[in-house]
Amino acid sequence: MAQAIEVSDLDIYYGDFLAVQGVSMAIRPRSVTAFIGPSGCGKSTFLRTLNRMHEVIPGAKVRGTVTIGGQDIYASAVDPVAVRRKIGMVFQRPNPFPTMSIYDNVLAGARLNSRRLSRSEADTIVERSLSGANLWNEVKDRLGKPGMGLSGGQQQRLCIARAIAVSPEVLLMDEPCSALDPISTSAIEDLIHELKKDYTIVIVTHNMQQAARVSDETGFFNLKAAGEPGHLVEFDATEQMFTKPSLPETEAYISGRFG
Ligand SMILES: Nc1ncnc2c1ncn2[C@@H]1O[C@H](COP(=O)(O)OP(=O)(O)OP(=O)(O)O)[C@@H](O)[C@H]1O
Repeated sequence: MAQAIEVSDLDIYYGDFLAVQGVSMAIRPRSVTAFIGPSGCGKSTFLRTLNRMHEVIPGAKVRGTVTIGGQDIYASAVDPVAVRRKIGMVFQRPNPFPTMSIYDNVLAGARLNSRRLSRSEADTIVERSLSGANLWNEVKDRLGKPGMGLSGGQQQRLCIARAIAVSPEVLLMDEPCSALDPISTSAIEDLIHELKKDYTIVIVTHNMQQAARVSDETGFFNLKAAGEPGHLVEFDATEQMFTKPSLPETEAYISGRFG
């Protein structure tokens, strides 16, 4: 079930290096939120704190709170592995498991999460997830073939199918289209639009037109100066951000005057 995300005064560290400072925001369930900003301002770092992937890096830590569906995901009793399983993530480069078939790729996460699936349960999840990722018709006759045999755009949709196969509460996407051609990009953007009926989606993108096309809300991150931590400058409805942002700093970035 799609869940709301609340972030309160989050500081994000790599060892002693404060990479991102003081982020607070509220993300609505069943919406698409885009993060934009210049390279190095911490968009990807912040995204990875929303499913505790950040802590996979030795010495990495956060201060502040992140709640998903009202639950503090950093509470001491919470297992980070369980958080990562509930919150799907799609990366810049499609990363199907190279030795697995299309069918097994879709089920990879679902098999980790549940007791042994029966063949009919597995078939149902595979068809539902591939249909949800708009890939079913293209692959239904070759489910036993390797996932790596698909085109780049199809592989990325396969990775989205794998992410939604576990019925995640939130779907995080880190520049999911940056390795794709315009037609595949458009297919993924259409898919994001469809998926927000069921999921809370957060996407990092370098492409401001893409943020404007796919998102309901946009967060603009920036650095005060080189070596300073990144911070959230402005967070608002996407239409507002791209037509009448509140701050001159956002206006300058959106209109291409810097960044
Ligand atoms: N594994 C890491 N170890 C140490 N510092 C890191 C690590 N990953 C990122 N950083 C630093 O954290 C800061 C934010 O980086 P991040 O990649 O989150 O920015 P970004 O806005 O996503 O950039 P880009 O748009 O180029 O992907 C940068 O100063 C970066 O050098």
